[in-house]
Amino acid sequence: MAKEELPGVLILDIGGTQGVLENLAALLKKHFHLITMKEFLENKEEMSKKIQSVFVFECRPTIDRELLESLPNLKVIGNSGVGVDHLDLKMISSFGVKVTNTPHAVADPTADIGMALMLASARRLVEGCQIAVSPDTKHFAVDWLGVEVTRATLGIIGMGSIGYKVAQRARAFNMRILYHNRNRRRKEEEEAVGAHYCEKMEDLLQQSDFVMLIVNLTPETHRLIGKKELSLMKPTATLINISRGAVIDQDALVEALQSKVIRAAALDVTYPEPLPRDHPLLKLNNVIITPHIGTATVQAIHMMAEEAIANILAVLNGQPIPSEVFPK
Ligand SMILES: O=CC(=O)O
Repeated sequence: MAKEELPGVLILDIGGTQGVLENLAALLKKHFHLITMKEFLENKEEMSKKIQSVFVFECRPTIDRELLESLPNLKVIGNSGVGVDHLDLKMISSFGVKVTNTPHAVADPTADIGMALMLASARRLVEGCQIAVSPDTKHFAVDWLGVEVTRATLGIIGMGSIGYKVAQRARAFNMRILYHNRNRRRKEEEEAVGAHYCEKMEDLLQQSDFVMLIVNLTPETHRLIGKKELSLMKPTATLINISRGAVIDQDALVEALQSKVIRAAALDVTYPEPLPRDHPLLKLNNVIITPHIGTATVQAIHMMAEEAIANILAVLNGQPIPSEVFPK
């Protein structure tokens, strides 16, 4: 089919390296007439009519009312990534536009990052790397001992598909697994990974050596972990966040880490991202921070794009939509 006859997809400016952009663009071009933001802005009148869908890469760009008003034929926003807290779902829905996400593609790589952060923080990997590259200092490993993940208790807050993948991995480390979730998992699912349900989050916080946050960011989970919750954790415990920064009260976390209310934190997400260079979290040696890389793998980028494309095509073809997200 000629490019002009394919449904138009607007790809927002996603930054990144040219190679990634080219790969994504090649995938999208198989199904769509791809219109970049630059092309759209240069020829708004003609392009705006063609655009039936917008492809959003992860949570970088947001979609505002002005953009929606300029796209009269828009039917769907295909978010590549699972979290949609950067999108105003109610406002988008008021334009009759659907939103979709990619829960399947993100689950394994994000669970891997959760495990990587837990292990790295437990064994003080970042400090170890820094010591290894500063050969003029004398260091003895006994001066900076880590803690073991094996047989420790892991508390998972948010047992969706990523949480469940974390539990599967943690089982291989003989971890005792607790979880807290809005809805309890089926008995067979709990048994398959040996996970115990904690109806009260407080119980999980008190018992866990590692607490991992894997909830969506919603008004209910905003600042879910604050001073009170941190004070319930063991002084030897580590907090890992692979959900969204705003799930934690960051000021309370800084205080808890400075005064050793908890042992350490390992964060793939913060607010803002990135943190300003003078942020107190960057000055603490009991924190490791990665720059929101839960899905930053060659495979995940590709799979997320394919999942997003399948969602968009389903909307445009009037077929059942694999992963639609609804405003609350
Ligand atoms: O943060 C990543 C995602 O929401 O998929």
